[in-house]
Amino acid sequence: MKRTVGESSSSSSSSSPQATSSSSSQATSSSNVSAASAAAIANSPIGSVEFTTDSNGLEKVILRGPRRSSAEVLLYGGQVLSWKNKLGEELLFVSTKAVFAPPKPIRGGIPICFPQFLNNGMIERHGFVRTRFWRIDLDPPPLPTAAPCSSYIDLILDEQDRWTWPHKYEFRHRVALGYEGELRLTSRIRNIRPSGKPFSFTFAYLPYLFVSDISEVRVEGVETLNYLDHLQEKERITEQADAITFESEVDKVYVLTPTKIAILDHERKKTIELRKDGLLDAVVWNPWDKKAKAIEDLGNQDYKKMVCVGAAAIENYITLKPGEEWKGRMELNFVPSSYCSGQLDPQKALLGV
Ligand SMILES: O=P(O)(O)OC[C@H]1O[C@H](O)[C@H](O)[C@@H](O)[C@@H]1O
Repeated sequence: MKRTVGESSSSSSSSSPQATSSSSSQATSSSNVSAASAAAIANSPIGSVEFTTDSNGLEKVILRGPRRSSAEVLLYGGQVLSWKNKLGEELLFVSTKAVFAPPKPIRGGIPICFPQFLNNGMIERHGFVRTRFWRIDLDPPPLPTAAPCSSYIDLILDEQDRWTWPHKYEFRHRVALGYEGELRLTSRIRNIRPSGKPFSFTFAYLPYLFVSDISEVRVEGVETLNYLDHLQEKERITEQADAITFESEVDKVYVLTPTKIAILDHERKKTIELRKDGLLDAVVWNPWDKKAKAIEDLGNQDYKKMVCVGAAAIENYITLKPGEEWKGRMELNFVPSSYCSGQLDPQKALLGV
């Protein structure tokens, strides 16, 4: 079975009318988007959404920013795989040995871990969402708090398979590109069994951020916090470093983190600012050289060019009673290199000052 974001998918490379009519404020007026009109949409002052199908029959969606901006987000089968800023620079990493053969998870972009993180549960590692087939959400309930954006797409996952996970859920996911090129992910999960038991889950966005040289990278905003060290059987440890740097394998889940975290890439003179809501924890991972060699779909040297820092809810399970909905949000923003440390004092960030 192929991975698709459309309810039906063609093997041609034309745009998907169905997807077009459902997914974007900019493209809704057209019932069928030819290559020419897709190009016209891409040039409009507001953003656009384009749909193509690759030679493997996997559907690609490209969210574009406003005219003259090169900001864009590429989704492959529903997973964000590429995010470019307004200068057209790539901010996400994809492994040089990534395998694009569903249901194998793609090593790169932004996989979603749900309803479990790693092997902390009864089902497959990191849960089933990263290997599933999203559909375009034709009728998403409004997202009243959503910030204005230049383009977006709504996806839904609601397959019930009692052997995999015996719960009735709806997972709605919006991917949006802001006017400044920021990438916003909003996930809404609902327990849709009218009378039944609550269910519990953990959740993580796992962005593979592209960096120029991992030894020149610093993560700010989690210093002095507690973390669960996955290299030491999840032992709870208090961070002593002023900022997180990388000199060996790191695999940590920081708990009760502030709403802002910064990833500074000195060599590339770039900072990614991560903002989050509804997700108290943060994953920080780099496999370093030995682990990288052991990971089949990761190139031996790839660890130098990536770091995973993502918003998560791992330490405490989220529980939904029938009818209840949970919402989590992560925004990634590219900020100028003048971004200076000290802005992310955890206390200030927690208090929102
Ligand atoms: O290899 P994967 O299943 O994709 O997991 C990749 C990584 O995900 C998270 O960052 C975990 O904390 C790591 O322990 C894990 O190695």
